[in-house]
Amino acid sequence: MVTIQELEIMERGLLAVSRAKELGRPILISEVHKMDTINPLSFFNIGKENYCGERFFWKDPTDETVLIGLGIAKQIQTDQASDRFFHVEKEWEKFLEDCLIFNPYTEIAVGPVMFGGFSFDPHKEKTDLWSKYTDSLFHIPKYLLSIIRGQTYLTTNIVCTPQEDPFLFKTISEERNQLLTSLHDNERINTATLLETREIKPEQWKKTVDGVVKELTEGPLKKVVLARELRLVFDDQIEAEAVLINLFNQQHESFIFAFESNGDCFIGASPERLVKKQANEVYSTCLAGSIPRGKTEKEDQQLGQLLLNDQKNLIEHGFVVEMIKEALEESCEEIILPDKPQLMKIRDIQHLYTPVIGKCHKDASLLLLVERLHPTPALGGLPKDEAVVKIRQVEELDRGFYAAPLGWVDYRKNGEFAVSIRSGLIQGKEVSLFAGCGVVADSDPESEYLETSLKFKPMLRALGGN
Ligand SMILES: C=C(O[C@H]1C=CC=C(C(=O)O)[C@@H]1O)C(=O)O
Ligand SMILES: [Mg+2]
Repeated sequence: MVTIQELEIMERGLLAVSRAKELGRPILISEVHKMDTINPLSFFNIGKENYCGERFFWKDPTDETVLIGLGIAKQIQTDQASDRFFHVEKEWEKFLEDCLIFNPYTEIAVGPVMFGGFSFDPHKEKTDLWSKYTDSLFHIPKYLLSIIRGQTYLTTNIVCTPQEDPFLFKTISEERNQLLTSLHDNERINTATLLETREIKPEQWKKTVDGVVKELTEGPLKKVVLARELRLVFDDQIEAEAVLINLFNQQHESFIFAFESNGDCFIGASPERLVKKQANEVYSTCLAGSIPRGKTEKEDQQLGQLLLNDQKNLIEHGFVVEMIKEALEESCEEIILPDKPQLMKIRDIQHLYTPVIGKCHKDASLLLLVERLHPTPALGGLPKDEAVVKIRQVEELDRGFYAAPLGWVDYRKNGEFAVSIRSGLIQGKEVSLFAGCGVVADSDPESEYLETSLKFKPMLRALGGN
């Protein structure tokens, strides 16, 4: 097991204290070490003792970027609704000002990285459900494990005040080595048993869908995504680690994420990228239109063909393509996308899928892209603002972070956000699951209801309730 030299961090620490004194304010010191292979789930698990409630986990579908954060060196948060993307960006830039970064590597997502996200709609009336999350919430972790294309890096972030006792750096060095030496293979984690599944007002939800369908035929609204909730009660505390391991093993084609805040844990396996930026390249995904997987290979192919030729689903998908293309054209000089959707097949469902690639300036703001894209008509509707207002009015659910941008940004302006669907909020012995569907003029409430039931499946299975 690799341990990290104490001397290095002590010397760097002294440098940081003197810089903080000079500037008369706290500064960030961040150092990166290359490590032997570390199991990402084990790293998340060892944080349980000291950093429970202050962890995050992220894996993209290609396994190129796996990030685990333990502890909070700095939190960026706001309940301010207007300009929240800009506000977070400014706070992040301010935090990075005059920082000391010891990072000899050029890889993305190592060194200072913030992880977090935004609520779906900051103007929606709040309920208790999401009381542990503010409308914009990002953590810069104390320890960040980054596994980038199979190479492992450990970043240590410390906020150093002018009065800092240099002894702190010795303590951190000891704690870090302690963390690394206590890594072991995943031990058995207790899984709680599902006692009760409560569907939240399904009949009323169908009536709401019906009402919206009627409005869509009259215009100007073209599409509205409506979501609903399933509340599950277990016999014991639900361990985020156990759910995470299951999602990791069961949903390989998806983004796997967990984001703890104040004792709750928002967790899921989303197939949908909102936007990724790497240097001057931008990637987004149009994902909308759904059909079940077949029981046999033949049936699966038939269902796929049905979806590819189904007018209702093609229209539902087309609105997303139209909007994402427009939003990216504002920021990119060049965008490329196929003229027909393909199929994305994941464990329980298949979707219509159109990937979009663009070129932007390498210093363009990822959060500005997020602002322009959120919510796409796969989560909100079309036209965007009118659809969000409609959802605010008619939807019973407090979406919180569901269907919203969740992801990371590094100090070199790279980053990626997924749309946090196929997700749930763990609260002690209970979990809320969320699922929505694109309602268009041709929608049938019963079919949309069944489609949302299908979208609960990945989380239900991971919780042992399937
Ligand atoms: C809103 C969700 O899915 C979206 C993404 C893919 C397909 C969708 C659909 O066909 O309705 C939804 O727009 C959800 O899973 O909660
Ligand atoms: Mg749909």
